[in-house]
Amino acid sequence: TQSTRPQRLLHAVQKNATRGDPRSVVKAIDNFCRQKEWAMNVGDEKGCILDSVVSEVNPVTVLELGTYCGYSTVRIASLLPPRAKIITLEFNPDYAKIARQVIAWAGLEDKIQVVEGPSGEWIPKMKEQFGVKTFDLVFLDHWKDRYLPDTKLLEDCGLLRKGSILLADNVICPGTPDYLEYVRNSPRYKSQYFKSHLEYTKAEDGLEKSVFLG
Ligand SMILES: Oc1cc(-c2ccc(F)cc2)cc2nccnc12
Ligand SMILES: [Mg+2]
Repeated sequence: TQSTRPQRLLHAVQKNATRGDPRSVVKAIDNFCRQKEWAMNVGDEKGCILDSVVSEVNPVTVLELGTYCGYSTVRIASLLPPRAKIITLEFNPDYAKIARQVIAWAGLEDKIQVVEGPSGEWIPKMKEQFGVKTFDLVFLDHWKDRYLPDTKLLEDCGLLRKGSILLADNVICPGTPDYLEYVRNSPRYKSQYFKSHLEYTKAEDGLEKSVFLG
């Protein structure tokens, strides 16, 4: 039976990356996506912006919405301080299965919890299920029409605190106009756009960084 793109991406990691070396896993995926097949990872260019935001925030609790194959999960987790944790939500079970193996190859299982299911159902359960109080950093990289409702849900569930950072991928391509309008016009956020390109292409895209003001 025909393999899937995530399966081929995983095989490229297992073939080209060193076990326990997260940066080699990131490199192997970027090479695969540049030389073999495009895939919807945040990629190396936007990934550098992600790295700088993570390093600046130095988060202890991170929420990622949209795991896919775990590229950004590994990228973020490799920069976290020792006790810090990242919870990553993935709706698609096939993606989650691949992501767990990519994360294991990177040796980052202890810092990462992959949770399968709809973000809209899991966000209200974060406190009771995972003992989370608030998130220091949220990386939004899932379905574009979920960015705004999930942000409002995070607010309503008290999962954001003064200074929590939201970092959103794909605000230009595919685009999240309702989310952008909200975080750029709401008095509860201070927003900043980081212009970049759609992963592995010349098309414009960017990341929106928004600080929750409480
Ligand atoms: O980074 C991304 C890119 C794209 C995407 C797909 C097809 C195109 F033509 C352009 C862009 C979709 C995404 N879905 C979820 C999370 N991240 C995504
Ligand atoms: Mg994306």
